[in-house]
Amino acid sequence: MNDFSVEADGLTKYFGDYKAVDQVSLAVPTGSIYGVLGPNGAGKTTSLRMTLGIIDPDAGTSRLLGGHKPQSVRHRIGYLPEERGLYPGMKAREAIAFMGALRGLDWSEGRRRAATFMTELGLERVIDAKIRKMSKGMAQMVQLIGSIVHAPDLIVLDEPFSGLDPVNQERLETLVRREQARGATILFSTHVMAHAERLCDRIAIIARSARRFEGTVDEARALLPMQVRYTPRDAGDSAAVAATLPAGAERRGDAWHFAIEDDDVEPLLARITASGHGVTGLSISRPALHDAFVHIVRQVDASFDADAAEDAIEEASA
Ligand SMILES: Nc1ncnc2c1ncn2[C@@H]1O[C@H](COP(=O)(O)OP(=O)(O)OP(=O)(O)O)[C@@H](O)[C@H]1O
Repeated sequence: MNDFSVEADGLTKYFGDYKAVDQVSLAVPTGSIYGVLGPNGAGKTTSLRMTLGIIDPDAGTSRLLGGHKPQSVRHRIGYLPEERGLYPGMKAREAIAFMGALRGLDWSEGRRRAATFMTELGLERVIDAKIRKMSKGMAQMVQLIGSIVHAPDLIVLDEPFSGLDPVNQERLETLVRREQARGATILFSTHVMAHAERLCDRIAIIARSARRFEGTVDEARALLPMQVRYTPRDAGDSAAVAATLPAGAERRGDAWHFAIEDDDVEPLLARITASGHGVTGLSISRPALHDAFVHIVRQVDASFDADAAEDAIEEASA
């Protein structure tokens, strides 16, 4: 078995003069859930399409499941594209079996698996409903099941959570975990951090066409200092409390908010205890993936803005 189910190296794509993807590499460990995260327009969809061989890169290569060409392993891949769409006249069960048949799955086996999937996910009441009568979110769930009904080794989902209500989002998380437990590798794109935080073994963050971070969710969160919320029992003398806390501590109501590095947790506790101001509330937590994501994207945006400002100054003085 290959250590990596996806090995994309230096993928680059221009649309006219615009570099939509700039040397993006993705190494997705076999059996993992891997998230490609990025703001709108970052280049996620284009990167996934090049990875799958749907569009040709201007530079770079992609190997899937150890094959030299993505096309050579297409029956072992399940893909939910950004464009959603099923035949509206089909019933859910038929639509799923049809998608499976396109990837080589026997029709009656596809119908059987469709019913099993839908029942397990609590969707049994719409097994025989026509697609045209379904809500958009429900039709998306059917398309999702259709994209994995042939039990692929590699599942690639482009923004699978967008357009789903919270109940269906949870069904999808369950589905992704079950597919991983079956042995599949899952690669999905999203700009909603909560799903990535709960699901992903590793993530890549793409912003302004290039990969800006690669690692585990915890590694991303560790890019930012810990957040502290401290409520003294004796909040009366604000200046005296502030003197025991790190510079920049900010009072909101009765609580003080500030950031500290990992090594400063114990010294902080000692200082608070010694101060005599007491404690009625104290929480020390890592920022969420959302905060790390916003931090990375803002840094990238700021460096682009700085470059643009420099270019403008150069142009003005030329
Ligand atoms: N076929 C195309 N022709 C011209 N420009 C394109 C084409 N496809 C994508 N782009 C541009 O390339 C950039 C990256 O698009 P892409 O769809 O890959 O981003 P994304 O990260 O998936 O965004 P979103 O989350 O909004 O779907 C965008 O600026 C987009 O407008």
